[in-house]
Amino acid sequence: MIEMQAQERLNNPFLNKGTGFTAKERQQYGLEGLLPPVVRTIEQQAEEVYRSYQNEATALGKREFLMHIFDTNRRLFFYVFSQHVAELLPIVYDPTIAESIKKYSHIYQKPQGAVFLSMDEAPDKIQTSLLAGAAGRDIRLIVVTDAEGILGIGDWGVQGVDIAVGKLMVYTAAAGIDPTQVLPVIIDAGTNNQSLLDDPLYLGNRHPRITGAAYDGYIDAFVAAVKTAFPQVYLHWEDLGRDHAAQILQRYQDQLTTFNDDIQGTGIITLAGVLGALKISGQKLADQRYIQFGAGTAGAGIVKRMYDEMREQGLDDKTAKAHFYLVDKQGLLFEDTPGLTPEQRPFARRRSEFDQPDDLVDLLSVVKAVHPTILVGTSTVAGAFTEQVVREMATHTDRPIIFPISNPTEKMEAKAADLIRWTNGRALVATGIPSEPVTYDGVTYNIGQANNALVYPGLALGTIASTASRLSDEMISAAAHSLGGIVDAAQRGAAVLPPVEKLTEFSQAVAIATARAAVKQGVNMKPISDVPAAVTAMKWTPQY
Ligand SMILES: NC(=O)c1ccc[n+]([C@@H]2O[C@H](COP(=O)([O-])OP(=O)(O)OC[C@H]3O[C@@H](n4cnc5c(N)ncnc54)[C@H](O)[C@@H]3O)[C@@H](O)[C@H]2O)c1
Ligand SMILES: O=C(O)C[C@H](O)C(=O)O
Ligand SMILES: [Mn+2]
Repeated sequence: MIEMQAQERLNNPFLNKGTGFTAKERQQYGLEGLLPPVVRTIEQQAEEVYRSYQNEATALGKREFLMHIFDTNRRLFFYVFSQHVAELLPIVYDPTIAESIKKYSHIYQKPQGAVFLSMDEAPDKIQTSLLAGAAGRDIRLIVVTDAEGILGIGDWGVQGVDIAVGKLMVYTAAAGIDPTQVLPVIIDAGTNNQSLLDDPLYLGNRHPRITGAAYDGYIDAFVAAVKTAFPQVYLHWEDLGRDHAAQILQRYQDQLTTFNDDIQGTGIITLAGVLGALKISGQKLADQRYIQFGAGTAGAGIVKRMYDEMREQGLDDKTAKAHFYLVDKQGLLFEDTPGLTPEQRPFARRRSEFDQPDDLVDLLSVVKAVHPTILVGTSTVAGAFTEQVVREMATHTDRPIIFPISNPTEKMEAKAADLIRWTNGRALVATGIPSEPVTYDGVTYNIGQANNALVYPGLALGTIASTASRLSDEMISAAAHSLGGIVDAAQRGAAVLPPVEKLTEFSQAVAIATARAAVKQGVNMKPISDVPAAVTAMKWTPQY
C-alpha cells in the first residue's frame, strides 16, 4: 500500500518534487528506491530544465518540453517560468500557444488539469465534473472558453482548451495566483471548423456548434454549477464568439465576480497604452480622434473603456462619443449600416457628418476623412495598416498612436518596425505579441506589448485579495491607470507600456490599485485594513 501512495505523490504535479525530495522526505513518504540517489535543490533543477529547454530547436518543441514539466512538477515549472518570464511568455503563451491549439489533437498527451464539459452531455453532469477536476482544492479562479474565437485564428473546438490552461499559467507567473486554486475549463459546444470536423484524429464533439437557447441554457447551468461548487470564485471568460462574449458578461456580471478578458482586459491594457503614449506626446485624451479598426469583441470593449475614461474626465455623453469612429467589415459604421452589434450601435456615425459617406468603405478613405490621432487594430486582418494608410495618418498628426494588436503574429495589422519607418520615428506603437526594439535614425524605440496578459493577472489578484463580490468599472479603471503611469516619458524611444521583464512587479501594482478601488467602493466582503498586506498575503511563490 505504501508504494502505491508513494507513486501517487510522484505522479501528482502539485506534490511532486522529483529529485528535489530530501533524504528525510524520501524516507517519510516511502520514496526510497523510487528516485535516483542524488538530491537536487529547486535552483539546480531549474537550471537543468532551462538548459534542456534551450536545446529544443523549435518554439513548439520548447513549449512541449515545458508543458511536460508543468504536468509532472508544477512548482518547478513556475520557478522556471517566473525566472525567465519575458523569454518564456511567447513560448508558453501567445504566439506559440496558437500553434499548439491548431495541432492539439495530433500532439495530445495529457488533459493538463482541465475540465472538459461536453454540451452533448446533460447539464446536471457539470457540477460533478467541476468537483472532480478540483479534487478537493479550494478553487478561486476559473478560466473558461468555448473556443469559438481563439485569438484571431477562429474556431478551434475542444482544442482551444490550451488557451484556458495558458492564461492560468500567466496568472501564476505574473501575479503569484496559487496554482492549486485555479481550474481551466473548456465548454465543447461543437465546432464550425470544417478542417476539425474532417480530421479523424479530432478529439472534440464532431458536429457544428450548438447555438441559441440550448447554448444559453447550458451557460446558465454552468454558471449556476460554478457558483454552487466554488462560491468565492472569480470567473474569467476567454475567446468566446462575438455573438456571445458581451451578452454573457452582461448577463452574469451582477451575479458573481466575473471578467471577460477580451472585452475588459483588452480595454484596460489599450487604455493604459494610450495613456502612456499621451504622457510621451504631452497630449490630452479629450483632444484625440480615434479609429477602431475591427469593432468586434475586443474592439468594442476597447472603445467602451476609452469612452468611459472620457466620461470620467468630465466629458458629456455626446461629446465623448464624437471622438470615436468604428470601422468593421462594412467600412465606417453608420447608424443605418446593416448588422450592427449592440456594442457598435452607440458609436455609429451619421452619414450627414460627411461629404461623401458612401465612399467610407475602406480604412484609407476613413483615415483621409477623419484624420485620426489614434488607430487601434483588432480586425485579424494582417497588414491592414498599409504604408499608405499610415503615411496618410502621419500627415495630419505629429505623434500618431498606432496599435496593431491582433494576434497571433500572422494576424497583426502592421509590424512595429514598418510603423516606425513609415512615420520617421514619430509613431507611438504597441503590438499584441512581443516586438523587438526598433532602431531608426540612431534612436532605439522600445515597443510596448498591448496584451491583456499584462493586466488580467494583477486585476484578479487584487480582486481576490480584496474579497470583492463584484468586478466593478471603478476597479477596472484603477487597473488601467496604475499601468499607464509607469512609463518613463523622458527617455527617447520609450515604450508606451512597461516592459514584460517587470511583469511581476507591475502586476503587484495593478493588484494593489484594483484592491484599493474595491475597498474604496465598499464591494469587499471582509474588512481590509492594509491593502498591500492583503495582496502580499494572497501571493504564492514556487518553492519546496
Ligand atoms: N492584444 C490583446 O490583448 C488582444 C485581446 C483580445 C483580442 N485581440 C485580438 O483582436 C483580434 C480580434 O479579436 P476579437 O475577440 O475582437 O474577435 P471578433 O471576431 O469578436 O472581432 C473581430 C472583428 O473584426 C472584424 N473584421 C473582420 N474582417 C475585417 C475587415 N476586413 N475589416 C474590418 N474589420 C474586420 C469582424 O467583423 C469583427 O467585428 C484577434 O486577432 C485577437 O487576437 C488582441
Ligand atoms: O491571448 C492573447 O494573446 C490576447 C488576447 O486574449 C487575444 O485573444 O488575442
Ligand atoms: Mn483572448
